[in-house]
Amino acid sequence: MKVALLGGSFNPPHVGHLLAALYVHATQQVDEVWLMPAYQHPFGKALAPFEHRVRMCEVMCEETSGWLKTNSVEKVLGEQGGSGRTVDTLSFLRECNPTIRFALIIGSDILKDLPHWKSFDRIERMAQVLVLYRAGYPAPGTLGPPLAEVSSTQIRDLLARGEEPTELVPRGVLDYAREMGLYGLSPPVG
Ligand SMILES: Nc1ncnc2c1ncn2[C@@H]1O[C@H](COP(=O)(O)OP(=O)(O)OP(=O)(O)O)[C@@H](O)[C@H]1O
Ligand SMILES: O=C(O)c1ccc[n+]([C@@H]2O[C@H](COP(=O)([O-])O)[C@@H](O)[C@H]2O)c1
Repeated sequence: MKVALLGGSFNPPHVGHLLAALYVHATQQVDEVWLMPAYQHPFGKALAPFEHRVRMCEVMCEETSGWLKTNSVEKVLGEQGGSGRTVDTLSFLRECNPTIRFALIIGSDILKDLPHWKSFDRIERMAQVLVLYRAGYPAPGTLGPPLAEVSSTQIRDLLARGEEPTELVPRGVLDYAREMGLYGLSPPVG
């Protein structure tokens, strides 16, 4: 079995993540895609509570026939003192799942950060790295057409202005965020 990992903040998950996962599942030799929410971001990005981001990812996975899954491994490693580095997550996943071959999905916006990642060369030895063309971030060697121009930052900004990004976030995810009062949303009354 081959699994493509899509690590991220997912703060919140959006249609760009969903389309990225779908694109890889539809065009690459990949049986499953696993969303891997960061427990602590290696670069210290502020994040909504882990359990809420996991739940929103799980809700987004319900949009598929079962090939998209959410994996909480970064919490396990974070609680053992890990710093959320992908090379450590990947090594651990390979140890726990010796029969699975892993690929790693990243959007082309990440390319500029790779020199600051821990041991990216080791990641490349352990997994096929699939760099998707994120709209607005053209780069040589990316896979496929530009994907959705949407980001979690844009969604948080819209929500902060009182606008509901119904076209950018799966319906179930937005409902969950509203119910939990995340990102300044008001829970339904009654
Ligand atoms: N619209 C998109 N198209 C292609 N790849 C994407 C898209 N949105 C996110 N990704 C990729 O998904 C992974 C996780 O992204 P992340 O959860 O940080 O979302 P984000 O929208 O970039 O968040 P933020 O705006 O908070 O930085 C990264 O590899 C990122 O490049
Ligand atoms: O391994 C690293 O050094 C490293 C540094 C920065 C980010 N990452 C991972 O890259 C993924 C996407 O991060 P981001 O910033 O787009 O949310 C997420 O899984 C992070 O844990 C990994």
